[in-house]
This record gives sequence, structure tokens and C-alpha cells, in this order.
Amino acid sequence: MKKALTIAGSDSGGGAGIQADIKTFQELEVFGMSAITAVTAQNTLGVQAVYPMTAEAVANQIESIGEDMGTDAVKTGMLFNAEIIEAVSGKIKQYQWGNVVVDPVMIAKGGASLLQNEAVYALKKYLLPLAMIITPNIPEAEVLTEMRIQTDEDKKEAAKKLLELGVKNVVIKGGHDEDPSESIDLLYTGTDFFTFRSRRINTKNTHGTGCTFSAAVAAELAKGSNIHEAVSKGKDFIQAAIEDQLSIGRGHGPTNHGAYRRLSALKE
Ligand SMILES: Nc1ncnc2c1ncn2[C@@H]1O[C@H](COP(=O)(O)OP(=O)(O)OP(=O)(O)O)[C@@H](O)[C@H]1O
Ligand SMILES: Cc1ncc(CO)c(N)n1
Repeated sequence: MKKALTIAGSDSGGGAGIQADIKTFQELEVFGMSAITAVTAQNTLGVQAVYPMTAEAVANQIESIGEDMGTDAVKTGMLFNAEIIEAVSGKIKQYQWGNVVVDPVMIAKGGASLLQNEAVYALKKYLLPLAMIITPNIPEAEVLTEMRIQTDEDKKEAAKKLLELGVKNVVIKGGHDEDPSESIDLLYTGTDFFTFRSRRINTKNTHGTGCTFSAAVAAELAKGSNIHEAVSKGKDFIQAAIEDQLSIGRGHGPTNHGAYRRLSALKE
């Protein structure tokens, strides 16, 4: 069985963070492992508190995996501060892990900060050069490139700028776009642009969509998919999870991580 390691924050509400990642790995039949960067007290209404781990505690969790089990892919999510980013980058380098998916998590849907402002430089300097793919939403791509992204041309320019930071591939996600009919993700491989389109689902239950999508991309890379296939399957996975709605909590509810596997089974 292929293995994937998520280095991210814990969401007590179970819809985002480590919990979303592990559920996604399991659904895609990849063995899931974790290094927890922070514990959040969180539900569908928002983030009530954040308790970061020390950089040493994060490094030791990664080392435990690196020294014994190894991994076929790594996904990073909430990293919270510059010290944790440096520690994570150091360990990824030490173990020479290649299939690294960086979801540059910055702000939760309710507005809580999951990455300190002064840590953005560390993300750019230490982690992005190690990434196989980075998966920003539009606001995150704006922070990383220091440009406004409104048109399709802006998205392409931002993708090119992100590659200059050392990442090998970029997917700019369209969840935050104005388009009422479609949610369009743009992949740039350094040579080609690809768009992945899906019907936009009118729902408030989108907690953890970004985490789930990037975890699915990591799981597919672990299984040997190329970047195009991995993003394509990630998109199908999140579409199914949003479409097959759950009704959990009073705010932005989680997606349904089991939907993609049930759909795939029906198609067989
Ligand atoms: N309403 C929707 N209908 C269909 N697809 C969606 C919808 N919202 C988001 N997506 C898809 O979900 C994935 C995640 O995109 P999004 O831009 O929401 O990420 P995010 O903002 O990082 O999420 P998070 O809430 O976890 O921070 C993308 O593939 C996007 O196209
Ligand atoms: C722990 C955690 N990671 C990422 C996100 C972004 O969805 C969140 N809300 N919580």
C-alpha cells in the first residue's frame, strides 16, 4: 500500500486539516500518516482557539516517520509560523521527499489566521523550492505574488510568478471566483496551462474543500499518477464530496469524503 504524510493542523470539527486529509487518503486507499503542527478548537461556525506545537515537536513527528516508515507523498497544510516552516522544510530536505504538495493555508473561512503574516517569507524561501505542486486559492495566490488577480490573464501571470519561486507546478483554485455557474481550477506545469472545470454547487457547506482537494492530489501522486492525472482526480474527488451534501453543524459544514468512492463503485 502506498503511503502519504500530512503535515498540518488538527480541526476538532473533522472537516478540514489533518482530519480531512486522513479521511481523503483512506478513501483513495493510501495509508495516511500525520505530523500535527497545531491543534485548533474549531467547528462549522469558526476557529475558537489555536494552540501551535513547538517546531521541535513537529520535527520529531516527521523524523519518526522518516526513520522508519518513509512516505510516497507529503502534503503540507496549516503551518502557522516561520519556525515550524523551517523545521518542516529541513526534514523534507533531509529525507529527500519528492512528491510534496504545498497547500499554502493562510486564513480560515471565518477569517481566523492560520499563518502568521511574517511567516509568508519563510514559506517562499524554504518550502516552495521543495514543492512538486502548490495549490493556492485566489487570495493566497495574491499574497504570494503580491498582485491582484481578477482576470484569466492575471491568473496565468500569477502562476508564472509562483513558478519563479521554485515550485514545479501550480494549481490556482477557483472556489473564490465570482463565476456563478462553474468552479474552474488552472494548472500550470511550466510549459502548459490546463483548466479543470466543474459545475459550481450552490452550498454553504464548503469547510475544508482546499484541504480535501490537496490531500487527494497527494494521494494520487503517492500512487504514481502524473501531475495532470492527480489534479484531475483531486477535482473529481472534491466535486463529489461537495455535491453529496451532509448537514452537520450550524455554519459552514464539512464535505462528504465518502462520496467519490461510492460514485466510483457505482460506475464499475
Ligand atoms: N461551490 C463549489 N462548487 C464546486 N466546486 C467548488 C466549490 N467551492 C470550491 N470548489 C472546488 O473546491 C476546491 C477547493 O477550492 P477553494 O478555492 O474553495 O479552496 P480553499 O479556499 O483553499 O478551501 P478552504 O475552505 O479549505 O480554505 C477547488 O477544486 C474548487 O474548484
Ligand atoms: C486546521 C485547519 N487547517 C486548514 C483549514 C482551512 O480550511 C482549517 N479551517 N483548519
